[in-house]
Amino acid sequence: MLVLDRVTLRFGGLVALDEVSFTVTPGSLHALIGPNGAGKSSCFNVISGLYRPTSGAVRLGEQNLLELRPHRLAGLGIGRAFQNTALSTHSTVLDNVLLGRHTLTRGGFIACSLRWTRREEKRHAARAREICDFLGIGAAVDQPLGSLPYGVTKKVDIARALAVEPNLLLLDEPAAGLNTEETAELAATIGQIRTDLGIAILLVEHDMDLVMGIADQVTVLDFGRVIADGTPGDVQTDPDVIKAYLGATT
Ligand SMILES: Nc1ncnc2c1ncn2[C@@H]1O[C@H](COP(=O)(O)OP(=O)(O)OP(=O)(O)O)[C@@H](O)[C@H]1O
Repeated sequence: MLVLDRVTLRFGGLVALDEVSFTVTPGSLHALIGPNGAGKSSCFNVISGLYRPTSGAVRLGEQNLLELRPHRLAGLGIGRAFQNTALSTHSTVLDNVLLGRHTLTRGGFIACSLRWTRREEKRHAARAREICDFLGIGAAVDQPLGSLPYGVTKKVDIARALAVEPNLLLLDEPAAGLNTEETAELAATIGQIRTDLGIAILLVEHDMDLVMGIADQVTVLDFGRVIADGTPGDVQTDPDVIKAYLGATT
């Protein structure tokens, strides 16, 4: 269970998050949505440990995440995929996914990238291939990442996050930059991760339509505050949500 408890984040005089509270229950697909500048990325960065909130708490089970350094999250069973993928374009898909495995086994790949035995290497590579197969990018595992379409690289980023064998997967606007067809495919894949792997997912997304078909629970932010929290059906008809989204497009 991931719990945000009255999280406030200020940048000078600007309040990016204002007493934000919500709970992601185990195994659920929880979407965090809101118009531009609502505070979604700020919230993702607080949970990932990149920003320290001004006040409030973030807990995973009994663990206070704010006491941990970001690279320790993998050890707690949290996988993260970022909006701007931090992947190596010269390396193959497999090598990129294996970086996630290194984080899992030794808490940081730089200190230990040479320390896997041959047998370990084989085992991790087999698991990385399995994850890629599951995400539908199995045919591309030996290709250099730079030669592949953007939609595939997005999935590689998710594969790398899954390679830490997480209980909770954090996805920051995974559909950003994808076309309609790629977005629909990605939405189906994300739904499948939740259903087939039983992993809880926090999906930070600008596009309301993407999350409505797949999310169990939706939290809506506007100007740093939670304006609605409920099932997709609930929030879709909420007058404050409609106003926030309409206001953003006019
Ligand atoms: N590092 C920062 N320094 C100062 N202000 C920031 C910083 N990061 C975000 N903000 C501000 O905090 C507010 C929330 O921004 P945030 O990026 O979290 O929103 P968002 O919902 O993710 O928006 P988008 O959908 O456009 O990515 C905005 O007013 C933004 O300008």
